[in-house]
Amino acid sequence: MAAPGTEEAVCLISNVKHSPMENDVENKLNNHTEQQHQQDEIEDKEDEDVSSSLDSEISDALDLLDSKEEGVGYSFSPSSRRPNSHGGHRHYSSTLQPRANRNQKFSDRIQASPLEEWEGRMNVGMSNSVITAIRGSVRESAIGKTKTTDKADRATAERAIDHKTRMILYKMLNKGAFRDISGCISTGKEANVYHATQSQGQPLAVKIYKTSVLEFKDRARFMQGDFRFKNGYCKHTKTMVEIWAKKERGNLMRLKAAGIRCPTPYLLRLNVLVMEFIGKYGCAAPRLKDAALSLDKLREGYVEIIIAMRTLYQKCKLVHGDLSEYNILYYEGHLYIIDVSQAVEHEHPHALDFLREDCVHVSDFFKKHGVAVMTIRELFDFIVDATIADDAVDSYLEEMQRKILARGDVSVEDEIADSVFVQSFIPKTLDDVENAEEDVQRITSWKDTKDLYYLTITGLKHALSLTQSSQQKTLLQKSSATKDSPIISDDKSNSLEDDADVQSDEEQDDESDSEEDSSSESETMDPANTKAARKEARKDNKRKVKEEKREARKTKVHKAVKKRKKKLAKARKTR
Ligand SMILES: Nc1ncnc2c1ncn2[C@@H]1O[C@H](COP(=O)(O)OP(=O)(O)OP(=O)(O)O)[C@@H](O)[C@H]1O
Ligand SMILES: [Mg+2]
Repeated sequence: MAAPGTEEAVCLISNVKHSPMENDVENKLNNHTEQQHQQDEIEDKEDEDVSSSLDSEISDALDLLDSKEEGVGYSFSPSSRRPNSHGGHRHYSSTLQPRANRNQKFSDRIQASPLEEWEGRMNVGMSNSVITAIRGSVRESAIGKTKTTDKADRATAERAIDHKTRMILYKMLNKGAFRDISGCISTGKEANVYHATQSQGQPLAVKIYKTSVLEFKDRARFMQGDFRFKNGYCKHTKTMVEIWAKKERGNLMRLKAAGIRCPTPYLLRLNVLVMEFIGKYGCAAPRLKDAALSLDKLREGYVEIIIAMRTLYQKCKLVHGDLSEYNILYYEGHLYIIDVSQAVEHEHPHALDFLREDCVHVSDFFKKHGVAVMTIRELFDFIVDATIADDAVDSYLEEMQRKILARGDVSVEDEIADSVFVQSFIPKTLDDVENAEEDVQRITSWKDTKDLYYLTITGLKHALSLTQSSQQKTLLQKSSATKDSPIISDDKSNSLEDDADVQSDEEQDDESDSEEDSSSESETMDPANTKAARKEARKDNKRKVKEEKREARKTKVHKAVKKRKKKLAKARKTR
């Protein structure tokens, strides 16, 4: 039974065009989330029903068949009982019937039409493992081989098509969700994806999550900490898989609502997700990895995907968590994000780690193919910087492009800085900052703040650059009033980090040269600032000395040990 509201939700999503983000995206997102919650609740209930009892699934299917058979021989009413395998109408409580019999009865009934239908379709050229699995199962159960207690029945063909999944596929087929499944697109590590066709001929992608135990072992790290699973989640693999499929549907809806290119989800039943097929003439779009794009196309693709990553973070409040050339499809000149089942909310404790991994994978791919890319840190900052307005994204990227071209190949220092960044802890809120006071001191004295990774994500960078530019303005006003030369050069107002760079260079000069030699510095800096900087440099020096001493203490041999050694040496001599 299709979940009430599914069609409406899907209609709503499919109306969202791949246009640039509009202002009402947030509203749409909210509406979607609400709708999704309602729909989820309804489906939850239904899913619970189905998962708790395969019998109800079977009954549904039987009901469907019964209603189909109405015109053929006998009448059916909800209260009437179905003929059992011996024929004739019997009034019995289905719960009292032995399990094996019930299944066999069901199989006998369902076998009649669907098997013929499947066989018929296979004659027109269908041959794949799904069909084989379904056909095999139906045949076996029809001749009474299948028992519910049989391990083989519970096991999964290609680790995806287990008995329950087959039932779902039956149901979808009978309901007309698709006309046939005409091929396997992929047998991935967590799901198999099949090509299906709707009755009107439109192609569909059917993703069937594998229910095997081993594959989902590492899934927990994506679930733990996601508020959507705050009430806990069942570690039973099948339930996990169902949650996973549901998560993918929900995440795809969010992406769609925000205008990110991705498959539109159409229908979800337990571990089976029916969605838009990305591809043409039965051929799935190639993965970015296999697309063999020209350098120009790759450049376009890079910009497209990093904007999508930013939208995903800023609008959908999600981090993909497995974004790479393997989970991006190239179709009609654009990149489509797929496989979002593991995508996590911002709130997830590891969201930033996952985001950083995504940045590394995306950057590595494009860099390997000759695209001049941002550093990981720059890309990360671009994605998380909430202060960049939507209409300023293009100019931000143009500016970044100029910067990349100006610096040429990534320097060794940048590479080292990136690898340090990749391994560092990123505080997400100021509560997570370890030495807040020390950091504040560094920030207020305009020292090098490059290693303060949280400046952008917390919005501090922007706030500080505003404060600084207002300070500069007043200084400029003062200097023009006294008709002095400008105190701070124009390009210093660009960003806090640039300032920090300049400042730290000056500090280094300050340390290496004598104080009198800093005449060039005094030309470009306010004396008050210089004084503060020198004070800070001195403090820094003290800190360094202290640290060195601390290090030396670590390797220091204790007095008592020394004494003992001396004594021993003496004793050896006297012997
Ligand atoms: N909507 C779709 N339209 C066309 N092809 C699709 C669609 N969804 C998935 N595919 C194809 O199926 C493959 C696997 O899909 P997906 O990544 O979602 O599953 P997976 O189990 O994570 O697989 P993998 O382990 O290979 O990543 C994709 O690489 C892609 O080629
Ligand atoms: Mg994948």
